[in-house]
Amino acid sequence: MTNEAIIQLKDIDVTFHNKGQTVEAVKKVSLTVERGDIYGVVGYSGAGKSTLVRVINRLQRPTAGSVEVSGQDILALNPRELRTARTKIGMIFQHFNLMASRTIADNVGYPLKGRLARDERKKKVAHLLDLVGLSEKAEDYPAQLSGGQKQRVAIARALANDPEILISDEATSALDPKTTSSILELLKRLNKELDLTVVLITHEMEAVKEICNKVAVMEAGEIIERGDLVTIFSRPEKPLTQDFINTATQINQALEKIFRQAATLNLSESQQLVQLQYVGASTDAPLITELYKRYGVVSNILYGNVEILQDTPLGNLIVVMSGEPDKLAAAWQYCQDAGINITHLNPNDSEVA
Ligand SMILES: Nc1ncnc2c1ncn2[C@@H]1O[C@H](COP(=O)(O)OP(=O)(O)OP(=O)(O)O)[C@@H](O)[C@H]1O
Repeated sequence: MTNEAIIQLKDIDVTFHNKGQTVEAVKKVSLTVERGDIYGVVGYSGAGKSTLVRVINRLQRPTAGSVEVSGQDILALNPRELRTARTKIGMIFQHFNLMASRTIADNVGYPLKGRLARDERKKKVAHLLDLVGLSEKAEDYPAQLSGGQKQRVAIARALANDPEILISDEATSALDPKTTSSILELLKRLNKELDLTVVLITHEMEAVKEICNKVAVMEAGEIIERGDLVTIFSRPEKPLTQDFINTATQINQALEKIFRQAATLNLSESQQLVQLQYVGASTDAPLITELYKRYGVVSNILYGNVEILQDTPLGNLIVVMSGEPDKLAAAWQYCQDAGINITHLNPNDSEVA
């Protein structure tokens, strides 16, 4: 993969003025997406994700800042140049936006009208439908398809002009988990096969976890944390990022149960409830053994989970560590020195649950 920047947003502000009210939807955001990235932008509703990505193809003109896409200054383009630039930036949305009265083939071929002769268009549509696995649905109408199939049609249509970039704005939010996975897998395949750069906006870190190589977390118009996926998942710095990750790795659900247990609510002074996060091949067993051998610290595992992110194992353990206070401190230091992210969990802290 090359490190060529394909999208460069610099110091973007987007401010809306509505009925005497001012909303700073995006505040001083800079973002670089490299060719071949699947870049996740995650945040809760209202964080400013949609507004930020709409700046990429100038569906939203920023109040301040600069936008460069594939080496072009998007803000300097005239309307004709902008139309051409936009054909290289496909978009898909939560509500597929298909034309109900046209067949699947006509929906997919619509962006090619006036660009390709009829025969060529037919060929191209057949190829696009094949790419998304819907060849046999060409003559059906949108109403005859499932949500997942409709999104595949929308993806095929977004690819009609051979874009370099695909922006996915909550494209899987209306789909069930299994269908979501199959759409995400399709995006990943298109990323590889077509060298398609993907910007994936979502409020679900699960989606990011499945296919993204990089992620930015947005809150109140700002990117509060960003980085490559494995680093962010193993060493999140902001509580919001940790919270998204804990939901994606099912740890929040586990914590809810753990926090209700009497044993964790009544820890003695020689006990600590901690979360350990670690990357790579190091497994839990040697660590636990090591803590006992070196410091006599006993670790009782309450929950364990290993995820494979970008071919890298990422472990998560919730344990009660027991030992003399100075030994616990030494064990804590040992974990940190070994590159393990160790966090103290407080059962009385309702925020985590
Ligand atoms: N055209 C507009 N006029 C006024 N305010 C707007 C406009 N578009 C967005 N906003 C406001 O900007 C803020 C960010 O909205 P945005 O849609 O970008 O967030 P989001 O993170 O994508 O959330 P969601 O997933 O709910 O769309 C919100 O407070 C929203 O109300």
